[in-house]
Amino acid sequence: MRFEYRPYRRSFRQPLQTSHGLWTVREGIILRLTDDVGRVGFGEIAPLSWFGSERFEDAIEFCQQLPEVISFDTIATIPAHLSACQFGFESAQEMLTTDPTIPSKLTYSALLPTGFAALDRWQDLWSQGDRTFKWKIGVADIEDEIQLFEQLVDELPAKALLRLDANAGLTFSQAEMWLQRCDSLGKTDPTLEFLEQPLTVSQFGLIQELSRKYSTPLALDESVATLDQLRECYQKGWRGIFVIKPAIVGSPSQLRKFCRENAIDTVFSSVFETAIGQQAGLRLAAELSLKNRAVGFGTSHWFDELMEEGDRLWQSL
Ligand SMILES: O=C(O)CCC(=O)c1ccccc1C(=O)O
Ligand SMILES: [Mg+2]
Repeated sequence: MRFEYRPYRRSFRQPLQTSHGLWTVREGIILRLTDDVGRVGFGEIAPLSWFGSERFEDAIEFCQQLPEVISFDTIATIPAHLSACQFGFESAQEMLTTDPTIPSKLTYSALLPTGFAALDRWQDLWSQGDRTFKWKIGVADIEDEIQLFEQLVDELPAKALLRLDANAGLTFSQAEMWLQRCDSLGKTDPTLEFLEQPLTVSQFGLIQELSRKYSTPLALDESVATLDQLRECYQKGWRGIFVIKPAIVGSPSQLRKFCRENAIDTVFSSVFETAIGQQAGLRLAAELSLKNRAVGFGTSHWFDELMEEGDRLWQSL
């Protein structure tokens, strides 16, 4: 197959604030494979090094050292530490050989702005059809955040679902404060779906302790950024929710195998890749989401835009 690649760099209209800091620019690489009969497959490498994948520079270096003609074997032997490269190449290869449309059974989770702005935003999203919302915590003062949270839960209609994402930004005692609040809500209000990654990756044992002590479901995200980490957390006994970011987790075929063998409870989520990476990620989500939890890939009204040809994006780079 002929192999070509083009790097891209896009500024967010609205930088993303997480407990890891402010994220302003998304850099990645679009891949194009062309086989002997002229079939074309696009793929995307969208690394997120602060989350546990290789760096953008590592991915560029890997692409640079490849020849202009590569084989399926080249792709099958990309090492695990280049997990975003594994995803990009393997999804391009899949697009060469399979139907790239996304099954439309998915529901989408909408990301609320951090802080007070969430209270101003959810109504618009609700009226556009979104029913699952995600709100980042661990960003501001905890007392203020918990107060806003209670207001938000109060305001949201009974049919809404809310996810909290701490991005590993809480201390153990802060996590306990949050979970006490969440648990006491839970008895009267089914709105809270889960709390995501309360503590850091190295605090796995403490997260497990929290999951035993509180009834609010917990989800691992940073802890399971790559397939190796996913396997390790499963082996250590995690049976809560696993957030899967397909663009950085690694090889799609290995991911399929793991999810099917172990029937894990997954939430698929984007790393703000372009339409090309999203298409491949959403196909995996549709295949592998056992409980049909909403996917964290922006809102459903981006869908049509997503289905445009990869060609257009390629031409624009
Ligand atoms: O998961 C979602 O619903 C939206 C995506 C999201 O929150 C996210 C996007 C990029 C990097 C990290 C994260 C995260 O879940 O922590
Ligand atoms: Mg997260």
